[in-house]
Amino acid sequence: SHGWGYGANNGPEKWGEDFPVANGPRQSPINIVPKEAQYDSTLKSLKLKYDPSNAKGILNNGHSFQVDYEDDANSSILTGGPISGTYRLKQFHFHWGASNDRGSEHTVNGIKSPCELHLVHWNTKYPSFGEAASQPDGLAVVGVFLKISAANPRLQKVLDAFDSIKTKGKQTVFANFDPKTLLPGSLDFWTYDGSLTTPPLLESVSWIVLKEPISVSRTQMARFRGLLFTGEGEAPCCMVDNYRPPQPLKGRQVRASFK
Ligand SMILES: CCN[C@H]1CN(CCOCC)S(=O)(=O)c2sc(S(N)(=O)=O)cc21
Ligand SMILES: [Zn+2]
Repeated sequence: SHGWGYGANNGPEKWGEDFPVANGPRQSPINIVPKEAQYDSTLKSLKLKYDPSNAKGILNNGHSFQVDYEDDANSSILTGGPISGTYRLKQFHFHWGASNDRGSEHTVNGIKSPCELHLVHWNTKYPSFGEAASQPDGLAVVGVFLKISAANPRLQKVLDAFDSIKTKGKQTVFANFDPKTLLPGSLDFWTYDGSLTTPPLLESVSWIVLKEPISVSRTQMARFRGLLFTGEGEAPCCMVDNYRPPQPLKGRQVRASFK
């Protein structure tokens, strides 16, 4: 059987066939309408404490690429914001388009960004990531929009690893990287209850989407598009448009940490 992907035959419109939760009540991403978001003064400020030495490796998983972190201690953690307790960083990855007019998963007033960064954290009240991933309060993902501007030097180390992970399944060591360097100056955020944006689409994510984007240049975006969905020796298929479109809000409230 063909696995899920982003093509005409296995893309987001087909995921519900194998993953019926695709049509559930708290699916992600969503379109964020700032004027309809409710300012919540009880939201705490986001606290991200990352240890660069926890970085392990960078992997082309055939859907995106991800940088994986050691998560067997509370050394790279997310606290505050809408969540209670301590969530550990597991990995970060991106979604992007074939051209700069699309690529992000969340949209703001219907506007797509060319790329979106996701930092995935799991709730340490559960014994493992896998256990947390199936719980309604199991995961917290910080989303950051990338917009076309000057080249972002903070992306350089990630881009320089692409030659080693061009095809599906390839991975290489990726040591000493602080994901905090990928965050914008302001940690103002929107937050809502949602899901993984890829199969298994589990409804276990507290989404924390930062209002301020970080920059990426056209040239840097072109390098993302040089990665392949396909494995070595297969007919090459460029890794582009690996984003799920916005899903129905179904009555959910989006809260804002800022006025
Ligand atoms: C390509 C597979 N992507 C998945 C892989 N993981 C889920 C694995 O669940 C197994 C129990 S994950 O928790 O790392 C994760 S987070 C996001 S997203 N785009 O919503 O931030 C997608 C995914
Ligand atoms: Zn993602």
